[in-house]
Amino acid sequence: MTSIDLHALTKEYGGRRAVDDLTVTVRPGRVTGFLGPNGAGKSTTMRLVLGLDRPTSGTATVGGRPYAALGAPLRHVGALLDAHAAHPSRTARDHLRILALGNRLDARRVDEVLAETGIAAVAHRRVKTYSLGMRQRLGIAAALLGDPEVVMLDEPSNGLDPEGIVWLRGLLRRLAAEGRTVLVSSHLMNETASFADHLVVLGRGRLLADTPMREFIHARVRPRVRVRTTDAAALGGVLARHGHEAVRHEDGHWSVDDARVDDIGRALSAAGVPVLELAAEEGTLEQAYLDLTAAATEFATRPQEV
Ligand SMILES: Nc1ncnc2c1ncn2[C@@H]1O[C@H](COP(=O)(O)OP(=O)(O)OP(=O)(O)O)[C@@H](O)[C@H]1O
Repeated sequence: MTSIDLHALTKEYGGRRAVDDLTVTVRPGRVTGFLGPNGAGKSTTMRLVLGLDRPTSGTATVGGRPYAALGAPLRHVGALLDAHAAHPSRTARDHLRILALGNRLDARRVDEVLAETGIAAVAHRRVKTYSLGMRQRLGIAAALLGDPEVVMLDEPSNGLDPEGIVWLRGLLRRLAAEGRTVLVSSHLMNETASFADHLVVLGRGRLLADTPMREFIHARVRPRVRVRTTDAAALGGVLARHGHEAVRHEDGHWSVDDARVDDIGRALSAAGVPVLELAAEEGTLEQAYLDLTAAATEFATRPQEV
């Protein structure tokens, strides 16, 4: 099993640190979501893993070896960094054939990955006629060509339609279930929450979090109960008597912070308050993420000082 290991990884561009002393292990068998505000250093980190850039200091290795030292690297690491990497006047099939030939990969893989990424029917078309979503699928096909143990995708859902996003989610889950190491950067929180088991979050090149996704959310978002009733006065009274601070919303539902459905349900039932709806509101990844990265956002809009 192959991990990606970053150790004290640092990259400076003109004295500015794009990646700053990053130590992380990305493990096999799960999908790791790679998050961070614009300019946080996600793409640079991926480029360093692929040996496309040299670290200023520290190391990035795959299965204990630097990318450059891997024999037949596409068999070990498949990556999508840029959906526009394929030559525009080549057909998708030719693009993959040339990659397979140049990397001594089995030519049969070309048709397999075309089928797997849903572009077999358009594989004879030149890449310049492709939509962004089709280019993303082709980039993913190229990443999978060598049947690699490690898959790194930079913003793969860019340009995918809803059906494509569902397909991508299934693909990522399957790759992880097969025991591969899957690292996926994204700006879309709902998306990331739907496929990632684990999160690595960067802010200004530094590691802000390296935790299972559930823990990431639970540690940052307070539990909240949502409730609706036909008797607002009775509900407000019961909640107040039990020491809960409740907020009534315009559409008539109430939310109770720091509460559990079991407690609220029992209290309302004991008092005979009619309940139309009672639910635990799950904290979202977006809430937790914004809370964590607020201080580390490079391009945040700040209120103007007056
Ligand atoms: N080749 C380069 N030369 C100079 N600066 C660079 C270079 N590549 C990246 N940077 C800088 O390094 C920082 C990190 O950029 P990077 O693209 O890795 O961030 P990112 O997290 O991938 O951002 P985004 O979410 O916007 O894609 C940015 O400040 C960027 O301007």
